[in-house]
Amino acid sequence: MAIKRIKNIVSKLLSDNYYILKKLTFDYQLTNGNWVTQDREVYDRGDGAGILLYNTQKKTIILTKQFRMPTHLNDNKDGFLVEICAGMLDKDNPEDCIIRETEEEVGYRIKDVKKVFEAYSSPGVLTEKMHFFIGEYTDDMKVNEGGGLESEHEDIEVLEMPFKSVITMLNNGEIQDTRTIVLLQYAQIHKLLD
Ligand SMILES: Nc1nc2c(ncn2[C@@H]2O[C@H](COP(=O)(O)OP(=O)(O)O[C@H]3O[C@H](CO)[C@@H](O)[C@H](O)[C@@H]3O)[C@@H](O)[C@H]2O)c(=O)[nH]1
Ligand SMILES: [Mg+2]
Repeated sequence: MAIKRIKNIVSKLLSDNYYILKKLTFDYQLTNGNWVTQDREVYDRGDGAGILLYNTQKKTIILTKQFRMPTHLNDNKDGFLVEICAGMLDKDNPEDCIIRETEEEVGYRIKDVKKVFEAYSSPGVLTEKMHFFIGEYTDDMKVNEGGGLESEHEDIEVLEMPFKSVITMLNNGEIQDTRTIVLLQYAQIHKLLD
């Protein structure tokens, strides 16, 4: 059995304004055997799901472009980011979530998705685990223009682009969202659009 290296965990709520920010104070045993007390702030917004939507006939993929305030505060001048279609689980299972988000954000009603991996988004600060999918789309699956939920003031531009052009953007450093980079590289490694 693994030896427990944390004890005396105390959780203090710092904010529950929209999502939940806590400060965790706990005793941690260092590798050298000594115990120290550590503080870590942890932000809990639930888990998420994202998908790379690809069309094997047209050799295109669908991405989104939207304003992301945190990036605007850190180097991204206009604040707009090109990303995969993604959303928060909102109590759905990951598969239902990503099928719902695909219809809301980019306007395609897809049925078959394939889970390729799950991973922690930012393990030093977020509890969030992200569920990654790929899914094929065709033109006849289009049911609306996408754009996101008006009730939440989502304002999502839908980009359908040749896979090759997106890879050029990736190589030029124009794709700056980790989840998007990971799935584009998955598509390259597994030759989804060769
Ligand atoms: N009022 C308010 N609304 C918020 C806040 N944060 C988010 N929202 C609303 O909640 C919506 C969340 O939309 P989703 O599509 O479900 O999530 P997402 O923002 O695209 O999140 C995806 O990407 C994130 C990474 O940037 C992931 O963290 C997340 O898991 C998911 O994959 C936003 O459009 C916005 O309307 C907030 O602090 N206040
Ligand atoms: Mg989203």
